[in-house]
Amino acid sequence: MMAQIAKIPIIDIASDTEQDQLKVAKKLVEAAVEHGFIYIRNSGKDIPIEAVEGTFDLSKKLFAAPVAEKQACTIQPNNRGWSAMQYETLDPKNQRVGDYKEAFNFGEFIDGKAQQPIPPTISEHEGQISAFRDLCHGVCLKINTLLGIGLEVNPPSFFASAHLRENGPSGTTLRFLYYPPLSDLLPAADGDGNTPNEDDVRAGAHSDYGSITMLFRLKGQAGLEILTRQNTWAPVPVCPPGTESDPAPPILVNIGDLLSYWTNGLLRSTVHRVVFPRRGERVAVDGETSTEPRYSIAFFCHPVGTTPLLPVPSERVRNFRRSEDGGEKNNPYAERKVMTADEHLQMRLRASYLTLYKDEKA
Ligand SMILES: O=C(O)CCC(=O)C(=O)O
Ligand SMILES: [Fe+2]
Repeated sequence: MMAQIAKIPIIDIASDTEQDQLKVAKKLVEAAVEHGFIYIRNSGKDIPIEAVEGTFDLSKKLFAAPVAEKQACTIQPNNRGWSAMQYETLDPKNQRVGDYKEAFNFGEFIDGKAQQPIPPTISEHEGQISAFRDLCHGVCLKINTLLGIGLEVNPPSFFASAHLRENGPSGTTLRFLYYPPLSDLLPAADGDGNTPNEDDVRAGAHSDYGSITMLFRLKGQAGLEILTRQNTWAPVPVCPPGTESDPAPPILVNIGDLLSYWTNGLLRSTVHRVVFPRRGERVAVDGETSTEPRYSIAFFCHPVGTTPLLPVPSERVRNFRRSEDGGEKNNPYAERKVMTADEHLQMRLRASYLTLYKDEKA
């Protein structure tokens, strides 16, 4: 059966008139409520196309670096560094083995300098990575501002202010991701035992841990799926109809758990995953394949770590009854006791890195 492609609204946030801003803000909120995923058109105005391309080039270089270089930057309990193939398990309840991916997390930079070890292969470019992170941060503030306006939060700058760097450190992370092709994982002559089977995934089903995520993908590289309200998996095309002639694929933005907490579950933190091509199945999206290596870049926005996750001052949020929506099934975390943004992040990281925190006290 042909899987239904996800119907995700496409929004252009580049306009600067105030009237348009309110309209865009309302559209953004509706998309966040209905889908939890939004395509943000990328005309190159907010994030230059060359900046995206240059960052993908660095990502490819980084993952191709000698493994000893990456190992020397192994991920630490502060969530920075290199996560090796199958080290992370995003859906531990349902996965037999870890995610078939490698990842590299960049925390904050100070004056263009990383505050963590960087593989020598790319270290001369750390200023470029820092600049890309700043560009993403700018868009993150813009989207959070629009969400505050659209939800009529009092004051509307509520979400954006919570993300200002001058207000304190946060879990914000720029992440490079690499998913090897299936052909690299087929049994070696001596059988190394880590060949994926039919149910294994490139990234297990999960919702994101922060406020919003901005995802950059490359044309032609399939694999991302979202769980729809009908509980079916729907592929998310890199270039949805209408954006084919844009200079770059749209930035895929999704609502994470924190905005769901902040809004009583009104904004939807949608579950998603990355899959291998299924044997014998036709391509889900025209022009896309998942047999090749796949690269993506995610920018996970987190508010200042001490931010309490309480419903925000907004009439619409106050009036929202989660039970009417069934939203709690989609995001079980929105139900728990009040915690801070940092406590929430720690809880999620401990669940998906099965060994990283084993020597630390809970
Ligand atoms: O690589 C992708 O397309 C999605 C990755 C993802 O969902 C994540 O890292 O949270
Ligand atoms: Fe994700």
